[in-house]
Amino acid sequence: MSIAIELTDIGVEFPVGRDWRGRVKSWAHALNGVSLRIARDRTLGILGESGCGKSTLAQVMTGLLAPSTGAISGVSGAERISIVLQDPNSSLDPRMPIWRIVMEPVFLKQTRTREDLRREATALLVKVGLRPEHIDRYPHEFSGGQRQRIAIARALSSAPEIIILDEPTSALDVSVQAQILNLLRDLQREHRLAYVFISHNVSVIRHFCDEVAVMYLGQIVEQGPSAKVFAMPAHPYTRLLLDAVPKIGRGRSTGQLDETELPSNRILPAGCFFRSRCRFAGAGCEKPQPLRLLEGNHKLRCHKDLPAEA
Ligand SMILES: Nc1ncnc2c1ncn2[C@@H]1O[C@H](COP(=O)(O)OP(=O)(O)OP(=O)(O)O)[C@@H](O)[C@H]1O
Repeated sequence: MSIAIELTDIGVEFPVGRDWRGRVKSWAHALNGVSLRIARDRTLGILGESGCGKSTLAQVMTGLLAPSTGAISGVSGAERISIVLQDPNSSLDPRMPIWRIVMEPVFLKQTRTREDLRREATALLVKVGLRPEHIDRYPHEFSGGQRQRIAIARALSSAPEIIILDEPTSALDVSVQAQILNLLRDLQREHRLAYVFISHNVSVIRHFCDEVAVMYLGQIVEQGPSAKVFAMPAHPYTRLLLDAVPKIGRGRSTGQLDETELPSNRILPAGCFFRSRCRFAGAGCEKPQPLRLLEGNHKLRCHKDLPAEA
């Protein structure tokens, strides 16, 4: 398996507030010891509640943000890693024609003529299911789904190895979501892309990703092949997340997640970060929990073996 990017023990801290001398009052610990490997042709899903550090992780991978600690190896730099964001309305410049938007990532670096760039933009638009005559139109002339196709064409223009998909379908209608996911799958096969799929939508991650990493308070608490993690979630937090998804035929969900319960990341809890919300918390949880390996590349940050249907 060819590894596209590897993150080792990444930490990110943001300064929050300063006193009259300019000294930082406190730090927000957005990522805490995150280690990940992403292979070509594969999709890694990053799942977690708002504020768990998903977007910070994306920024670190694209090189927009330098981590406070840890190391990144493999491909790096904006040319090899592209990003597609949630909201195609705000991510496309309304004053630019489509061909210029699509070629934006390579526009200033190119020695090619304008006609070459327009020809390439046309090929990319056709690849994502739009038509050649669309190149001279403007973003407002397209639907939400079409705009997301334009954003995907733009992400492809630098011939990346990795595309980070940050909630790429959350702003779209359900029927359009499926079309965009199918398009992404086809493009992955054709270009041997590695995807990092960031979402808090459990069912999209479950159906689209080969692997999943579940994040809580800037830490990976469970990671492994999607089929395994979703069939046998081992961390109490993963179980809570999955329980919060309404299940057809099983009435209302039982484990509604209340984001207000998320502890502050300014003063990290001692021991297991999830302890304050965990109904299984007890002896041993006051110690920091390392990620331990279960069967089949399934990793868990909890010292307990929960009963299967707890
Ligand atoms: N520039 C910043 N300054 C201070 N704190 C920040 C900054 N950027 C992010 N944070 C904090 O880091 C944590 C992680 O933020 P991040 O945006 O990565 O979460 P997220 O999981 O992507 O959330 P969402 O799903 O809402 O986008 C949050 O507590 C956030 O408040």
